Amino acid sequence: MLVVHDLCKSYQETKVLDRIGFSVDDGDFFGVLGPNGSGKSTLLKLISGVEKADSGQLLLNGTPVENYSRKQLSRSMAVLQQEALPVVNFTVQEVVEMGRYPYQNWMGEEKGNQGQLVDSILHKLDLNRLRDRSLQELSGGERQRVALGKVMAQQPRWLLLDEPTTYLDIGYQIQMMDIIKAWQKEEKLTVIAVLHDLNLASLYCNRMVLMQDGNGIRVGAPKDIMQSELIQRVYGTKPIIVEHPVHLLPQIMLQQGGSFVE
Ligand SMILES: Nc1ncnc2c1ncn2[C@@H]1O[C@H](COP(=O)(O)OP(=O)(O)OP(=O)(O)O)[C@@H](O)[C@H]1O
Repeated sequence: MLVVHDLCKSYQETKVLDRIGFSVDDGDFFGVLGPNGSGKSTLLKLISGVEKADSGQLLLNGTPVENYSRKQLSRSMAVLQQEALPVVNFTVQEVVEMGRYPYQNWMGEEKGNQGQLVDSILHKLDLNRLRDRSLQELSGGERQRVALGKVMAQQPRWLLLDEPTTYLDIGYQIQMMDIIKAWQKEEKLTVIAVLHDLNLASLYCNRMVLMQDGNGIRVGAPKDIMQSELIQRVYGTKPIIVEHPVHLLPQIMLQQGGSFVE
């Protein structure tokens, strides 16, 4: 379980996180939503231990995140960013193998058979035919799948996603989210995902926090967050909320001229 309690973070004079608090249960697919600049990525940086909070608490299974060593954290937590991989001259297989780094000794050796794990990941992500290709010869969508393969090889308990579908077309977006959801179920992972697409968040997250100016102004299930007045207050545009005919979850429809609707 992750407990975020009264967390504050400022850069210079600007308060970016202002006493935000919520908790994430084991096995949650937890969404972090909010407009540009509301503090989502900063929150993720604090949770992953990349940056330190000014005050407040971040407890991972009852222990403050800062008490975990880098290696401990990278064994239990993986982060997938928007543009997760630079275009470098490594092959797909080599990059996925890099996910094993937290398990290797200083000679780069590891007990057990990592080859089997890497094979199964390449197969699961349909990357087998690309395994010897350089990252430089892949499309953005393919590179994003390789990045996911690398974090899968890390075998984390916690997966932090920062806008993982931003540069993907709708087909790849759903494929990416479906693979993550299936992996989450199979391995009982806990996922915390920053998502701009509220409809995608509603389909995949069981709980979410809606952020505004560094505050978590509401925490709840999709039906608690996807409310027209609330969305208008936070994003400045009034959407129409409808029920998804298949999944029976709230979906938003944007309106032309929606920023003028009272
Ligand atoms: N290293 C930094 N130094 C100074 N200000 C920063 C730094 N990182 C973030 N900020 C500021 O903190 C605020 C929150 O940024 P953050 O990236 O967390 O927002 P976000 O909700 O993820 O935004 P977006 O949706 O646009 O990615 C912004 O105003 C940003 O300019």
